[in-house]
Amino acid sequence: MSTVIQGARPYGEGDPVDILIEDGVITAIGAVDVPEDAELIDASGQVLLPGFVDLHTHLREPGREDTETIDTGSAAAALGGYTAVFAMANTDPVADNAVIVEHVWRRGQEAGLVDVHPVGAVTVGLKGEKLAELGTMANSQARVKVFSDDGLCVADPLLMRRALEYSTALDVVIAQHAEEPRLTVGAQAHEGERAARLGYTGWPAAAEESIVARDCLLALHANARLHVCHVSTSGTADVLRWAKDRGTQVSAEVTPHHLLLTDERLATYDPVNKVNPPLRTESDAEKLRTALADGTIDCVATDHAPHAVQDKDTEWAAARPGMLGLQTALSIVTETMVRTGLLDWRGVARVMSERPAEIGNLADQGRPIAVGEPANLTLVDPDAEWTVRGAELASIAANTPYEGMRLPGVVTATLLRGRTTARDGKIC
Ligand SMILES: NC(=O)N[C@@H](CC(=O)O)C(=O)O
Ligand SMILES: [Zn+2]
Ligand SMILES: [Zn+2]
Repeated sequence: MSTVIQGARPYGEGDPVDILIEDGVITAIGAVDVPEDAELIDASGQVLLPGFVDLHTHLREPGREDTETIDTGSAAAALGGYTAVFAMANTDPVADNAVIVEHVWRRGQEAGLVDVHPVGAVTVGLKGEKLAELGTMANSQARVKVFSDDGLCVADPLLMRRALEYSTALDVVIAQHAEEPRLTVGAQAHEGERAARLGYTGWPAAAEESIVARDCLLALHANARLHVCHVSTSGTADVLRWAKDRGTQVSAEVTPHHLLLTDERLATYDPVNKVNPPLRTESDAEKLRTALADGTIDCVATDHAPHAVQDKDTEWAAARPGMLGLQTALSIVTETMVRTGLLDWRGVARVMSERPAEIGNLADQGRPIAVGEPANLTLVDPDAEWTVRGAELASIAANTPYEGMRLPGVVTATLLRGRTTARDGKIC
């Protein structure tokens, strides 16, 4: 089985080249002799990138298959340019044991569109009381490499410390949803002028920053790896800089929505804009962009969070937090980071593929586009634009905050180990 990508520019650099892929591996780059039976992909004017890796996806299977399944979420991922995703543990039942994580891993392989790496829960049932069996999940067939109670914070400092200590022996990473629960009781929106005017209980920046600071210190003393989920405030970026300068093994992600959207959206009263952590201010979004560009924040993660209509299209206080992200991530990054000159395409490869693959410890993802490397690849048309329609996305749920927006950057093809999984907006 062979494929030739014709006339693409790897990382958007240099002259267009042809890329020959045989048996899942890149075997030639340059002027390529096209094998007779090869699948041809015309890529003139397009940028070739390593396949994207999402450290933070909610696929809702098991438990809420009415909003997303591993099949539909995998399709959304492939269409969004992803070749690997990490599926969060806050399912029903919770992914806090080997049976569930092996099930999720196997279902992902059966779907065959993207590698679905289950995230294991840090605590039993996400209850924050007792550590889950991290070692059993790490050594299971699912080879769990990331643990998180995402949706909830591991708020107990002793439990968090123990989890970090165990993680060093297993060579895994603890990903924290940083939210001091006592500071966010009843919180509905970013604590500030806009929430105050609408009478929403505020979610203060310090609820995130205090946990990130605490966890950085715990990780430093335990010599453990910490990953901070969905960084949303300018102050968190400052804490991360401080911790990294002191040698803390901390990495962090920012979501596309926190790069683009702000609490100005509250004025719409539309709960499609409700998310945890909440949309912050313009100056927060601006700081997150520069922090992503300078490496203080390592990568982009979608926090793709599908929700049913009845859970989302209701009054603000009753609506669940979260928004779709897999199929719009590249476009939002193009809009906020590439069009603004903050990142070139090499930088996009770093924040959407290479760094997340390193953090998630995936040996075959985020690799250089070079002969002998696995063909996990994404083709992007940097000049094309598209209009987002929630109903047309591959997810079962349709809760996109970008409805009707015209966005730059179109994923034209995704290849997983040499096999085309998505092409021209369709699953293969
Ligand atoms: N981000 C959200 O607002 N919601 C996530 C949970 C989470 O990421 O904290 C969800 O599972 O729906
Ligand atoms: Zn979270
Ligand atoms: Zn999440």
